[in-house]
Amino acid sequence: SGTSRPVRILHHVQKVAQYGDAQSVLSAVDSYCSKIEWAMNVGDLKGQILDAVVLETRPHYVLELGTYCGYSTVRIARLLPPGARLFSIEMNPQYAQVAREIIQHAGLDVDILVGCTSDLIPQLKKKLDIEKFDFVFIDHWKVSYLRDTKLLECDLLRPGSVLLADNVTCPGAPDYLHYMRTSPRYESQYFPSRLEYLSRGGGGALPGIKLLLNVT
Ligand SMILES: COCc1ccccc1-c1cc(O)c2[nH]cnc(=O)c2c1
Ligand SMILES: [Mg+2]
Repeated sequence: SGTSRPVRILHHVQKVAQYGDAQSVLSAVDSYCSKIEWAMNVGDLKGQILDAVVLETRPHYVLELGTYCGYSTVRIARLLPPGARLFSIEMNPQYAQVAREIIQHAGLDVDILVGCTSDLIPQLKKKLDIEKFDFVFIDHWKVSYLRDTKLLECDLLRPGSVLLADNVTCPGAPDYLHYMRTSPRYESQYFPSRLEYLSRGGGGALPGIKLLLNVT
């Protein structure tokens, strides 16, 4: 197929979702990825956990590491009050472009920064006139979770800042999990869930990955 999976998701959203309606964009992505082809969006099950944490935190400045198609970006932005700012970092330019169009279709305003988190995080303070992030959603390369968290600790977090990370057990970020569970700087909470788009009937299989599900 000539198009990429993110582009196929974008085309589906543009075809079936109501312009300016964030919920219809989320539903379009979820139905496509549960019925047609799996994709690594946080999905609706884990998305409900994300929603609850955002609503409880009521953040003004939000950072997302790993935009992909912008599904979780839309999920977060739709719950923020006017005036709040959401920045999302994506290193793959094709993903970033798809995300911009999906976020635009949802009628939301987000700053997508294209580049590697380890390069961009140290520049954020200078680049954006913001003090600290109130909420960070971590959903990019599992091997980068801990390194990037330590970069954030330099001067972008404050007492009470909330970090929420996807996939800490599947595929897994064991060094990050251990650090958050043992560091005196953090109170950690684990939300057991299931990998996105698995509890479905028919539909395509995971992208060439034989998955041994350790459902907790
Ligand atoms: C490309 O692997 C896809 C896959 C295959 C099997 C199990 C998990 C995942 C997976 C699930 C996710 O939510 C993810 N979120 C962000 N960056 C990821 O690389 C990622 C990977
Ligand atoms: Mg994920």
